[in-house]
Amino acid sequence: MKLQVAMDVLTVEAALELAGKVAEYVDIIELGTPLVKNAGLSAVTAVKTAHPDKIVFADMKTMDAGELEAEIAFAAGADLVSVLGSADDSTIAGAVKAAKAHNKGIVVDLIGVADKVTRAKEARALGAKFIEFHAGLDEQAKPGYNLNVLLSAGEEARVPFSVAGGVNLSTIEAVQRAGADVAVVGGSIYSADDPAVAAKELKAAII
Ligand SMILES: O=C(CO)[C@H](O)[C@H](O)COP(=O)(O)O
Repeated sequence: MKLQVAMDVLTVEAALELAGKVAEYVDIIELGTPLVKNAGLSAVTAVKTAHPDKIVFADMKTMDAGELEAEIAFAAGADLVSVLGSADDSTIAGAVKAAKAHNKGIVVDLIGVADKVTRAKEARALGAKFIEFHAGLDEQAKPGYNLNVLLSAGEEARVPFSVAGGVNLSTIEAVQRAGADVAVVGGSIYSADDPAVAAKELKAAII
């Protein structure tokens, strides 16, 4: 299982600083949606230039204009770009077309999708490289939030998948047991007292 750090910071400087601390322990470096919105796609270029050996994920969360939005992110240096599972099939297909042109990949993010198992299979058939079973920051803050719901859905869908939703040191083993290909970790790394130590411990917990 790969480890993906989600950098939900707001500036290129903060992203480069965080990536510099954790890169040796992670496989995928994600530029979070707030970062891409605040700093623009030049942030993707800066991180890919600093870490050319890492898989760089632009969390575009594209909802429309799939081919165009994926194209500009790949052109900026992204290796993976996210499209929302709630988007129209044509949006996902357009993004996949751009990915194929660049020999890169699209990740379909199931945030907010009610029937995640069905949509995961559909998105995979449309050409997504893998599917992100995701509960966003707002959903995580709601009472009763339970990561296990995501893990069960991921297991059931039988597609290549990642899991994002407050994954931490105490849950990463369960993510792996569920068969995830990628564990996505944001807050548990970037909010840690020492992000490098947090990333190192998470990596060590992966068998
Ligand atoms: O995409 C996101 C929010 O929409 C986050 O980056 C993702 O949820 C991972 O962060 P955390 O581990 O803090 O949940």
